[in-house]
Amino acid sequence: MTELKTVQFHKPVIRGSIKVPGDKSISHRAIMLGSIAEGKTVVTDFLNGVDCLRTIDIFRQLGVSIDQNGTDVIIESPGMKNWVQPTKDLYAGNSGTTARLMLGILSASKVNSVLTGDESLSGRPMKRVTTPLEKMGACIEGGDFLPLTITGGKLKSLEYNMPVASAQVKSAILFAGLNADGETVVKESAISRDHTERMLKQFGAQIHQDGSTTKIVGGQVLKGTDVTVPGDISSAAFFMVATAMVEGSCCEFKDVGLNPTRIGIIEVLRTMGTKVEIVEQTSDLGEPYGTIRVSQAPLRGMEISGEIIPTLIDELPIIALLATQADGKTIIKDAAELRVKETDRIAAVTSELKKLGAKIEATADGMIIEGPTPLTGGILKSYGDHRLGMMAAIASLITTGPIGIEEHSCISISYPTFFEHLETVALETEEE
Ligand SMILES: O=C(O)C1=C[C@@H](OP(=O)(O)O)[C@@H](O)[C@H](O)C1
Ligand SMILES: C=C(OP(=O)(O)O)C(=O)O
Repeated sequence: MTELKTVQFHKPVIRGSIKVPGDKSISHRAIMLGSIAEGKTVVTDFLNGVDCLRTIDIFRQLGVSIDQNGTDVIIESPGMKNWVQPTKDLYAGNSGTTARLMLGILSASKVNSVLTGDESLSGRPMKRVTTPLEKMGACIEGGDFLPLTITGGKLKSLEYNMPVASAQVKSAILFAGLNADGETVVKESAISRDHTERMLKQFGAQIHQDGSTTKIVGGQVLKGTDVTVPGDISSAAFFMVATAMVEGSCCEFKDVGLNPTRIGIIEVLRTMGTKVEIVEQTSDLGEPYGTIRVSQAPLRGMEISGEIIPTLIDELPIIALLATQADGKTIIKDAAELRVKETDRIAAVTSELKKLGAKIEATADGMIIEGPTPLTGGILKSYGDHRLGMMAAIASLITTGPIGIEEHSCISISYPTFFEHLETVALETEEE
């Protein structure tokens, strides 16, 4: 039987303050770089979510000592040249970031390995990563999809113009370039998240960023360091949108990552009419972070396209829900990447929101949404996709009836405390 969670609120208002869990992208990279580096790395505010735990498991199999206690992680690594041969397949689960970044790391290592994933990940394209890696001399067998067999070895540098704006592809090449002969150069068509570049610097690497071009010289040995992970703006986005949609709401999000390559959601909320204030901003972690305060105000539709897309790619499902409550048309374009995420997010968001009465149509590379539309209750599929599961739960704050969420447990992939936080900030103003 499919697991089902039912969520219902009676005239809620979103109020208070939350500290969302650590950033998923940065947590993965902290484990990866702490394991590549020699010595001790202490990670604070790590995301204790299923995807990041897969990354930890993989490095343990490579002989890295990783002591994880909730959001505290201590890594003691002999450095990547001393990793041991894994005795079983390396399992990336549902995590595209784990799989794609590991392909770059493993290709340039001394170990031979087989990388596997769950059903969803095994259907996601890997050629975007294996093609440039093979140009560097990587030996990867198996085609476009997991499982892939990687024979680690010496790589040569590469100059690469990326055909898709993807931080996973860029990071895989930079990790491979860190251990290749000569200088590797990656050029992006639109700037994607730069957490790998920032954290490489934190671990002492020389890396040069100039607009959309990044250069790294191979053969650098990294030293362990301490990393504090800021809150994940992609997780905060669910409650930021909830606040923007529910009348009379005002909510604060503490210590959230404010990296310019991730904050497209703030620009979208502001353009649609929501008041968003950044209360503090500090940058002593290698990553800027601060407190965001969101206050509800009337919403209007807008076009979301072009260079902003990589800065809010994972927020588009929840932005689609927001658009159902905005006055006029919202057009989302240039987001065909959504079709190759944990599920086809264009098809999934469209079909699930339609069940609630939304006026939403799928296009080849996005969605067109007409609002404002009152939404009814219903049973929504998550498709095992955490972002779809959370979109369904947030919808329940504005629907006239209850929302049933199928396979809700996938939410623990990126936001294990999601339902606790929902209860904390969603205050009912009416008895059942
Ligand atoms: O590098 C990363 O940590 C990520 C990059 C993005 O994927 P793409 O690189 O495929 O755009 C994003 O969707 C994913 O959630 C995390
Ligand atoms: C696409 C996502 O992650 P990944 O690619 O790591 O599976 C996501 O978190 O929305």
